[in-house]
Amino acid sequence: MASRGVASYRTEVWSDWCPGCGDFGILAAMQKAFAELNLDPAQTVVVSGIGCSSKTPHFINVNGVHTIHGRGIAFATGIKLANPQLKVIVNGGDGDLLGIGVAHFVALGRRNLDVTVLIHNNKVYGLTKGQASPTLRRGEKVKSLPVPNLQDAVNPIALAIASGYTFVARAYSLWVDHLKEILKAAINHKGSAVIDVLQPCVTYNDIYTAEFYKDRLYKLEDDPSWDPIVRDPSEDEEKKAAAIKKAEEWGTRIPVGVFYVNPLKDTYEERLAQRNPSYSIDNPPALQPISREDGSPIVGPDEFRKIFKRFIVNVKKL
Ligand SMILES: Cc1ncc(C[n+]2csc(CCOP(=O)(O)OP(=O)(O)O)c2C)c(N)n1
Ligand code: SF4
Ligand SMILES: [Mg+2]
Repeated sequence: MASRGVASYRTEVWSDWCPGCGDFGILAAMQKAFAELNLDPAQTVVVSGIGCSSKTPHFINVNGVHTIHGRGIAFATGIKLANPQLKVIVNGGDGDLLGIGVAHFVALGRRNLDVTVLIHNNKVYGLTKGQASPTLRRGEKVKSLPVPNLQDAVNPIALAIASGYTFVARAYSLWVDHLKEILKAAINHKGSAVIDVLQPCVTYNDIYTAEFYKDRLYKLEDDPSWDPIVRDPSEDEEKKAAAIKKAEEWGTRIPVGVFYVNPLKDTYEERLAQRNPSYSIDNPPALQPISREDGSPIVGPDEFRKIFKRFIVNVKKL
């Protein structure tokens, strides 16, 4: 398919987010990052689950799949494995990715598949009218809750590092250019990348507002001694520990920026290609023909029977 060019990364006229929603900033950062990276829209796929945040694929002019609640990463995994040459980006809410979809979130990190995940972290279930999400802290009462939250919050940065993600960052949806730069680095990173994006929900979250974040956020990169990059495997444990400790800071000062990067680990698709000679990153399953020019299938019934027989023999050996 011919490239439609970067000019097509424009906001569609229609979007049904509430005026002032932090999702707009995330969308703007994606549009700018895709354009600056000169991504081919035909080779880029934005995948989402369900939630206000998960409407993002409708508003950006690349390939998009709006899937089901908590399953964006599962679809993205299939897409990336079918064609590792695609750039695959997942958008999801904190409820979607860290509640119902948390098993897929952990699985992606364990695999280190080359996919970028953006968590729209507004600390509520926005689409379903403001219930507590897994990132709302114990004792907090946003306006839809009749009583304060009884559960402890999950820390997305600590969970991502423990799961095996090799690029872990936090950003703020209203700092569009800062998020854009982190997103560009995450997309260029080879391996599973996650950005926890703090995002005001102006309709249902009356605690984590733009006013709340205004004087608290600071950038990790402003501290010259902060170095999140693993340059030798022997540094890995220490860098992970430092990142998790930093991610616990949440009070009058809240850090944003890159917490941890390990460029040394191989990806799942590389491991798969090494083990299975029929799986090739250069000639992946999605690009292989399934029929001949006359329309007949490449694998006809006789060949299929032979393959199936071989499969059964191998299964019996297990
Ligand atoms: C399987 C399933 N369970 C529950 C729902 C209802 N539901 C839709 S969106 C949502 C939560 C949305 O919150 P979040 O993922 O944080 O996204 P946000 O709307 O805040 O961006 C829920 C529970 C659903 N659509 N499907
Ligand atoms: S409900 Fe909240 S998260 Fe959803 S569009 Fe409105 S402001 Fe954004
Ligand atoms: Mg949410």
